[in-house]
Amino acid sequence: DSVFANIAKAPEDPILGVTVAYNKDSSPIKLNLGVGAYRTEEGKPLVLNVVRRAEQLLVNDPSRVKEYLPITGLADFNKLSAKLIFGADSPAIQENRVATVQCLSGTGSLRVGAEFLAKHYHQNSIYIPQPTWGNHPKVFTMAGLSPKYYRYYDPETRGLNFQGLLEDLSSAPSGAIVLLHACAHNPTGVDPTVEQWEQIRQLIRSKGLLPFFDSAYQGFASGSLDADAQSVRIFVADGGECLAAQSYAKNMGLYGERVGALSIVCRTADVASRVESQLKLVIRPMYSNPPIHGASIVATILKDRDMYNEWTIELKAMADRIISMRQQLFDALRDRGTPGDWSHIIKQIGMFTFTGLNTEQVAFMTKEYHIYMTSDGRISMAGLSSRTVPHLADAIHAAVT
Ligand SMILES: Cc1[nH+]cc(COP(=O)(O)O)c(CN[C@@H](CCC(=O)O)C(=O)O)c1O
Repeated sequence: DSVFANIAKAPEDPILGVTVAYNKDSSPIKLNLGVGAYRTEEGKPLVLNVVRRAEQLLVNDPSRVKEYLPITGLADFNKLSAKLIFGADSPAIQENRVATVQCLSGTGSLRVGAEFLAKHYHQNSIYIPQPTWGNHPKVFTMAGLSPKYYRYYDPETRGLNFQGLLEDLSSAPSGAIVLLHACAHNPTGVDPTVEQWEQIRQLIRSKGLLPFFDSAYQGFASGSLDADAQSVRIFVADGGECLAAQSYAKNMGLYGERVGALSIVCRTADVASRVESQLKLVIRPMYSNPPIHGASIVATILKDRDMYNEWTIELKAMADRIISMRQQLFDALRDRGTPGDWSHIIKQIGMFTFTGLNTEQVAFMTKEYHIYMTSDGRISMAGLSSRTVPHLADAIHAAVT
């Protein structure tokens, strides 16, 4: 019989598996609020106009070829990505202290960074928020790091457990790695305030912890690319080291192009160049070099003033639509007199609302109302439209009364 006869059937992914279940449902009123992917008011995926314009330029450019990229990826893309997150005036960039490599979107950037740290960094504990994106612990474990949790979300207040966060990071061993969501925390939608970020920075620097930022939603939380990068920039401004993983999946709608970058901010240009040389040894045996198309789209947009401005306008429109969905859902529950305090729906930011609904209530909403969402009660606001808000509000109302 087959050499794979005793392979066990693996469970579906807690997030991506929701779409699998949604696709199997034939109900005309089904609603997919699982995967964090933007949908328009008509419920359709969105390809940004500026992305289509960039693709047209690329297609019509006779000089474009399909040669291998270097192991580190498209050089223009790397420089422009570092500028986007650290700021055009970043001293770290001006002093050549940043090693940036193009990776396979956010996940690939996190994985390459984790593999690099497992091989070259003296500590393999990585402190991740409780809760966090479901794939984080798996990415870090597979890379050889050992995930630990730090308190982050307070179910009582549905806000940040700031004291718990400070206590857990204070008791972490000095030198431990700390994963930080740059903005729009997934799944809670709860971010530290500017003042709290400064306290986190002081604690991390005083204990010599190593910050590893995951920036998957820059521009999506507030609609401003600069505002959403402030947490990263206060760390870089103090001259210390940090890692930052970037994704263009959401803010440029390039989900399936798998476009991202890992940057490692070092103390000197010499260290940065040695770090980059070692990153190449991680990447080469993993996937050798990254895909050319998505990175070319991003570079085309970021290097052109008009296209960059058009992108910021489309990005703000996406962020604003999500914010209006928050208000409409909150109003719909208030109009129904749904029991409970639902103000967290309009306080939280980014793509997701952490509703506080438990697994039984989620299962009920899927069974009776064909609402698809992750079992931890997270809903992707981007999957909602004015047309479908009443259906979701009916489902939540029924689930809690
Ligand atoms: C915090 C975070 N970090 C990294 C990623 C990776 O994204 P990518 O650039 O595509 O590799 C995601 C996507 N998470 C949403 C998309 C689906 C997924 O889980 O993946 C989500 O949580 O729905 C995140 O939410």
